[in-house]
Amino acid sequence: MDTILSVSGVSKTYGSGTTALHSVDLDIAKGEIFALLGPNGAGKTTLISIICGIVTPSTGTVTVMGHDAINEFRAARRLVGLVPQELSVDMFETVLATVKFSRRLFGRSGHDAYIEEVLRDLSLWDKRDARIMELSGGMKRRVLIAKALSHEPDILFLDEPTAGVDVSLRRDMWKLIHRLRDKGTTIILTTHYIEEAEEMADRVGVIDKGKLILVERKAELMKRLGKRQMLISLQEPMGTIPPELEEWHLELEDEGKKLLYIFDATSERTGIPSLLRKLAELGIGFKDLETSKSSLEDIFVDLVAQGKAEGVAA
Ligand SMILES: Nc1ncnc2c1ncn2[C@@H]1O[C@H](COP(=O)(O)OP(=O)(O)OP(=O)(O)O)[C@@H](O)[C@H]1O
Repeated sequence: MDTILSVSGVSKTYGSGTTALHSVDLDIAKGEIFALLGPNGAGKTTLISIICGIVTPSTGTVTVMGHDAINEFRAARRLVGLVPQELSVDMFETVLATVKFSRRLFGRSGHDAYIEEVLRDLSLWDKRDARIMELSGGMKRRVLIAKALSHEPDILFLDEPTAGVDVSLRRDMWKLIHRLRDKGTTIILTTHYIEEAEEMADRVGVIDKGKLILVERKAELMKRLGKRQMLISLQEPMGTIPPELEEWHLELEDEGKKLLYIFDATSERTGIPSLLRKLAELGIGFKDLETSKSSLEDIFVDLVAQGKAEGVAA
């Protein structure tokens, strides 16, 4: 892996006593889209803020293309663009002036052709002379991205890029992020939306209560943990599950009209043929069988529940 960013043993305890991160290790590969997934308060923003040098870690190190994020703050920070959750711009300023100002903050000036390219990519070029206050919510978000890209960073962080955004705008944002990656930018995004990670990411990290409980390629994650479910629609509703069916750990759904069987599609024995034989033996008729794949959401819920059971909680 061609590592562009390395986080090693990073912990953070705020002055209030809250420990937001517990010894996080993470390497990001050049050119990947990495989604950091976690519930509210899991520590996502804290981790991003540490990487961007906004928050100082209590322990551990962060290096961006070999530059230490604390000791070589300027060199490291220059390589990173941050799109924050909240709008942080002067509402009376124009789009073009806002983006140019951000570029100058990083000691870069000129290169108007680059700024024009960024604004065109974000469909903001026609709005370059509009004041921020005149823009729609979606456009304002794109201005935040333009600002973050203004100094030509190698890595772009997006903190909840689509929070509170409607479905079509969310899809536009996904397309845009893919285009940025195709141009060579490494993308790290935080999200609550499993759908977003599922749609976009090459790799997914799951963070819960300050611990990175899993980092894995999305495809492998879904294969490894992907369970399938089979829903059996019964001819006659069932009050309770007969003890003869105990070994399949079935659940009754839809007021006893359906039986739910969760199985591992990757295992040699799914248990389906024997279950169907047993149903026939017991004279339990069914009208329909439906199988479906579990989503990343099911996996995530399982993982967080598992973490709790194993005492991952701080
Ligand atoms: N400046 C701060 N001072 C004290 N505690 C903080 C500070 N910032 C965050 N925290 C605490 O650290 C924990 C992690 O917060 P963080 O904002 O990193 O989580 P998050 O995963 O980004 O959450 P969300 O998805 O809600 O944005 C929380 O318990 C939060 O209350």
